[in-house]
Amino acid sequence: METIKIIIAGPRGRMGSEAVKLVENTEHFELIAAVDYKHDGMMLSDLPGFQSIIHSVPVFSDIEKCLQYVKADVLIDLTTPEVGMYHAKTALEYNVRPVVGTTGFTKEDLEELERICNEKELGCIIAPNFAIGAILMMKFSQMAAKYFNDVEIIELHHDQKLDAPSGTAVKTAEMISAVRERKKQGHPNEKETIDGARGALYDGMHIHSVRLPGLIAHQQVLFGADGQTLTIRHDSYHRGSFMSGIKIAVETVVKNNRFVYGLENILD
Ligand SMILES: NC(=O)C1=CN([C@@H]2O[C@H](COP(=O)(O)OP(=O)(O)OC[C@H]3O[C@@H](n4cnc5c(N)ncnc54)[C@H](O)[C@@H]3O)[C@@H](O)[C@H]2O)C=CC1
Ligand SMILES: O=C(O)C1=N[C@H](C(=O)O)C[C@H](O)C1
Repeated sequence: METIKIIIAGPRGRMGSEAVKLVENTEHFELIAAVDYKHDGMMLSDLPGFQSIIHSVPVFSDIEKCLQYVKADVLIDLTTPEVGMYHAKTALEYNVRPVVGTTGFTKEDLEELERICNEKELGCIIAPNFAIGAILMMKFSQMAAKYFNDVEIIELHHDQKLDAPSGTAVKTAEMISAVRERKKQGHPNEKETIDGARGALYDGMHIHSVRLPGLIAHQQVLFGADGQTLTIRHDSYHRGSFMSGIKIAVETVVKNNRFVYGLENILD
């Protein structure tokens, strides 16, 4: 297998630091640079937590400078939505394929990236969740939604998460919405006595976001019908759960010339 040359943006983050380990430990992956808003000009092995990495690489604060300096195949972005969007667009400009785990992109952001990918005929994968179990949870929920059109999504995350609802909850709602018979749920006259009590509303479905220390990433999708409920739940207990999905995405994006939103679209 040919070596895939990779840049990681956000290497010091909770996800980015796991991704550095993944790349280091995968024979046909090679980390060639890191993008961090701090530490420009340093080597990754000079930063706390990275002293033991085998192959040290330069750190850049500016993605464009990084892309001019190194010849990469893939950019893995695990940062914040605004930064991730800028990184993905800049990578595509330099013919580098983005694998983006960052969540919080708008519909317009996704449309813009798709348009650039089509123009450039370059692959790009945006994956709101890299955990295979979470992908199955979304697919099972989509299957269930054909038979149950009353559904509520509860996502639960650590309290350092910036975006709400989670990217996974939004993707789940979109997938359900594609097959679910249109319905505005709950009593037609229901009224919130405290704002937000019924959660966010997506196409008639409610999404509830829980943030607590101790949690990592969890979601349950609850379906209800006469005399029965069905609960589909996924739990990520540590961030290693996302790494096999990142590996698949990197291996796939180098062979792809299209825009992909959601890992379910590349898994057999
Ligand atoms: N797709 C998936 O399976 C998963 C996605 N995520 C998403 O990944 C993103 C990162 O999550 P965490 O690692 O938990 O967050 P984090 O806050 O631990 O890490 C974000 C990192 O981005 C870096 N950063 C910020 N601005 C930057 C810039 N201009 N250039 C380079 N780096 C910059 C920060 O220094 C920080 O280290 C979030 O959007 C989160 O929702 C998180 C877990 C799984
Ligand atoms: O921020 C996180 O932690 C996670 N973010 C992603 C999301 O928004 O769905 C994926 C996973 O839930 C963890």
